[in-house]
Amino acid sequence: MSDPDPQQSMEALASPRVRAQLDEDLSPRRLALRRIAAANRLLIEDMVGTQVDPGDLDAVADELEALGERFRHDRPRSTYEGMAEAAMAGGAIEAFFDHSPLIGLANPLAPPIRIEMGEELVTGRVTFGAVYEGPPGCVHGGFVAAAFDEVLGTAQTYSGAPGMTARLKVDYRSPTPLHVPLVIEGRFTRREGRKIFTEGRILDGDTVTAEAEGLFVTIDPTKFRELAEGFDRRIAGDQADDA
Ligand SMILES: CCCCCCCCCC(=O)SCCNC(=O)CCNC(=O)[C@H](O)C(C)(C)COP(=O)(O)OP(=O)(O)OC[C@H]1O[C@@H](n2cnc3c(N)ncnc32)[C@H](O)[C@@H]1OP(=O)(O)O
Repeated sequence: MSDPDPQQSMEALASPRVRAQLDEDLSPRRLALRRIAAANRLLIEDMVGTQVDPGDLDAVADELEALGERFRHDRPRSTYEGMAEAAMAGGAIEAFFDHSPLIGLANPLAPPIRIEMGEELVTGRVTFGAVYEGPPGCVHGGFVAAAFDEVLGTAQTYSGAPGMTARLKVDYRSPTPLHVPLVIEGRFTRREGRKIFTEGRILDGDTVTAEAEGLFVTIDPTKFRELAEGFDRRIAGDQADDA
């Protein structure tokens, strides 16, 4: 594999994450999906520990089930559907990051983490709400790891030849609080052949709550296409089984 120009790869693979979070040049559909996700995110957050009268809860469930009917799919879907066509037509690749479970503004599961990219440092800013609670008042360790995967996954793009997460080591130093603005830092440290080494930390003010080391392995970009095609085949198989 020849060494790509790092700056070009940054532009092609990293900055879409940052651009995806800007509010510029959004189609009406993307704007509406972001509004829906924001409303959904707030609803899920407010539902935790709700004070709604127990006698009203069934009525609320009825309303939600009726709303859910409007979004029902006839089959499982991938947020990457149509990606190849959009890319070939010069479409905006950043639209796909709208659906990321960590940074996606159109994904209600995403906290979301806001990504900034400096010369050498990736900074993620996030406030985890009650839905991410593990220990009382603190972020579940699995979500701490997921946040590192996203931020270190962005930092590895500084290598110029990004890939997939092969290994993620997390040291939980002190409980990571909910409802507090946190800073997640990620750095690319070195590259050895296809192996890309990164490290990061989570800060609550001056307190380091967690540290991580991530190993990424450069992959051929066609691997993403193979993954998408494998998904399509699986779904087609499931549909044939249902028929
Ligand atoms: C366009 C939008 C894209 C958005 C993408 C967002 C991604 C966000 C980040 C993720 O969440 S990725 C999802 C989680 N990761 C995975 O699902 C990856 C699953 N694993 C794999 O697919 C393969 O194992 C992998 C591509 C990582 C590596 O397989 P390969 O067959 O390409 O490599 P190989 O096994 O030959 O290993 C290459 C080198 O890495 C080393 N290596 C691989 N896995 C390792 C490991 N786990 N620990 C330590 N070293 C490891 C391996 O020893 C070897 O070292 P050497 O070159 O020194 O011989």
